Amino acid sequence: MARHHKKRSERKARAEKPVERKPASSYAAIDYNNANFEAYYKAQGILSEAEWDTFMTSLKSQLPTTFRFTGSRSYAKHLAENSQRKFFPSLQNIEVDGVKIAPPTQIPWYPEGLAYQYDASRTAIRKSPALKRFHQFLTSESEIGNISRQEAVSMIPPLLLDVQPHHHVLDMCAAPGSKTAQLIEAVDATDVEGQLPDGLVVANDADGKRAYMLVHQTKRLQTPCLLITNHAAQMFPSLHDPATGQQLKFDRILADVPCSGDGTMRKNPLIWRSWTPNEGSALHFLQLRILMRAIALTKVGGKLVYSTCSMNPIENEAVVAAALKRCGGAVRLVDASKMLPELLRRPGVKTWTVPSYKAKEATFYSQFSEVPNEDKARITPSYFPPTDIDALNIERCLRIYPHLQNTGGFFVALLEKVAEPVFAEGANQYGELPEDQQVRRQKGPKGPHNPRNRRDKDPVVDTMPEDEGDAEMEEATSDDVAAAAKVVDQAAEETTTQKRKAEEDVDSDEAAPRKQIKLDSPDADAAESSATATPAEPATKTDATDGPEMHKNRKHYEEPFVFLSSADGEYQTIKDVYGFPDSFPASQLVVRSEAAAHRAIYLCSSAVKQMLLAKGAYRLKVVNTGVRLFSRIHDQSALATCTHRFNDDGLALIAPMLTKRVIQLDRATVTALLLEDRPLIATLPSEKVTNELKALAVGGAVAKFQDEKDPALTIWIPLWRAPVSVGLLVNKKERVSMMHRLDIPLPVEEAKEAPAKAEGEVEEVETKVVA
Ligand SMILES: C[S@@+](CC[C@H](N)C(=O)[O-])C[C@H]1O[C@@H](n2cnc3c(N)ncnc32)[C@H](O)[C@@H]1O
Repeated sequence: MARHHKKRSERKARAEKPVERKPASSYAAIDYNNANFEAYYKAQGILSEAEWDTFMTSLKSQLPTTFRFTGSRSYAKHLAENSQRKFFPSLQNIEVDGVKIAPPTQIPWYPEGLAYQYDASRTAIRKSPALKRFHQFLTSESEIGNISRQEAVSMIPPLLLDVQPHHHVLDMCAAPGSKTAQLIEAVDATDVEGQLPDGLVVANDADGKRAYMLVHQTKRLQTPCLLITNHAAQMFPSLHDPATGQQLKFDRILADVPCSGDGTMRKNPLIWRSWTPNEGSALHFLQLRILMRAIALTKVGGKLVYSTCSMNPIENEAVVAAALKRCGGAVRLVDASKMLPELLRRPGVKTWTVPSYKAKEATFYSQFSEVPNEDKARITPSYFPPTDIDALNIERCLRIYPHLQNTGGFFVALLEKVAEPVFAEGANQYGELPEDQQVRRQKGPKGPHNPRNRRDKDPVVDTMPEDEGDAEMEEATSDDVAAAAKVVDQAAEETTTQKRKAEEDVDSDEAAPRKQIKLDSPDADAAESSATATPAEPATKTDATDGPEMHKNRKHYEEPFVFLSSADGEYQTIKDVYGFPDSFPASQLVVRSEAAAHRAIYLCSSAVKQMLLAKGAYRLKVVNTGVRLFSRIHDQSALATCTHRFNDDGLALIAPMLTKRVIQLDRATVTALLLEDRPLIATLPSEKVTNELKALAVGGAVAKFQDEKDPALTIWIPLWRAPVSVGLLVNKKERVSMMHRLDIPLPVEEAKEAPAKAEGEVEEVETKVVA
């Protein structure tokens, strides 16, 4: 027993000990040479001889830190101005060990000057108090979602998609979610108090763990428009409107596909050691299937982006060209030359060669007829530039190279769907003819050149000199490369007959494209809906028809999502106690269990609701949706008032509609509540607030603070009115952020460096009942 205790205490001590970082020198210790890489890209002619050396030097240098201000437009601007005023003056003339550290500079092409770049090593941050303070500010604001630390190039795809608040958007390969966050911000951009956002962002990822990571990453954005799913993107299910039978398609789709990631070498330097041309080649087939599925799910007139963080034409132009060819004019590349004009880019390439899979042999094929039989199992005609490539406007693709603007490498293609594609006779749902299909398991060569063999044995470890806190916000890291390797397996598996059959079953209504087009025709809609239509009005719990479609698949994930009836007893109490208007869309409230007592109540947008109640929704593997509005109260003394209190997550959305239990705070009182955990009601600086609180029954309430000098600065905070004291129901990070915003000096202990949190570790909201 004693031994057991000792072990436990040792474990505890170990857990409390700060995680030791790899020394900064580990970045320098990497060998930044890979003869295969240089030979391959020189052979592809992606850059002129004249700029080759500059390109290579840049690729071997450390990537600067980049971040952007997030949230609704006025809020983001407010925070950006506040930070510039507070921090930037102290960052102007910093010198560490004789090296000048430049202050943060705006990323020139990012709209409204809301994105920045700065280049300070970890040593510099450690040694300079001003840099350290700024870095702490970045970390804490990132954790609560006011700032996103994101690679500059990763910000490009959502910007090109031009997402509007009414759009329905699908992010097919979304984890860890940096681009999803931008898409949510664009959809949830309604900056009008009391107006609920109505759009949809479906964030999907094939990797279950990474899909759950999306929940954590997006929680800070507090949106009712998000639905997180877990599907292989190439098999994302088709859903139909139960009333009309029409397929639900998306206005915008992002296919930021798994890739070899060689554009991220500055951030993930171990790729220098592992890179082979096979990695990109092995992913082409899957990438093309994902893009073809994206096209199928886009509305006519809608747009989609195909992007990778790779520079390899086989993962990029070859995929786009093959998709364009299969769609025969129904999809076109958009001329993005006038978009983000200050972004330096190079056009898509029109020629490339395809490497043999044979290890150690630098054999390149320039056309499919040269491919020997043993490589035909893995190399299909789509790997090669089509003979009529000039007709495809491939130059409209954007290639971003590290040396152009001190970024990572990236590839983006903006596409528009102008009609439903009609595939060639005999093609499958991806537009593949038999010769386009890989014919057997991709075993690849023996040895470490093959990512299938290397996976897990040689995991790419992120040794970048970044904070642990940063790692979770960074996209496409080593995990992505590992995930990509995993996907090679998946791509290989898909070639088996059984898997192919499964794919066709998933979308039996789209097994043949001609059939799909028929289904989309008005006649087919009528036939389909008359046969299978279910009531358009959402199922509600008390109606006892709570979304049969969305429950068939419930074994997959969370507890079932059940839409509340407006007659629900608990909702009626909440409505009366807090004074909700009759116009409040109670039918968009959802709970996660069929029990009569709701632990938490969430709000989702009408578009999310439409997806969840669509015909075929039982196929959706839903990981998460909605924003939490109310949490159940456990304090007996408060239960007489109401069963639920407000949650901070979704409060700002609905607070402007409330007519009861809202307390307007002045600056002195909000300061007192932020500085002191639970002051006595009788000791608050404002007599008016004291009297209003005394008049309230014990329980949840809402505090509103509007700055007289700056009316754009309105803060809503959930409040707990206890018998004699009062407290804010927010966690420490949010409290500190509010103090930053309101220019309230932090108490000494708050200002001390907080240890970076491990991934997934979220601070619990303080819900202690106060005496
Ligand atoms: C390049 S990362 C995406 C980065 C992400 N868009 C972002 O901005 O944070 C590729 C992602 O694709 C996922 N993935 C791999 N194969 C997939 C597939 N067949 N379908 C959907 N997602 C897949 C991986 O788990 C990985 O999270």
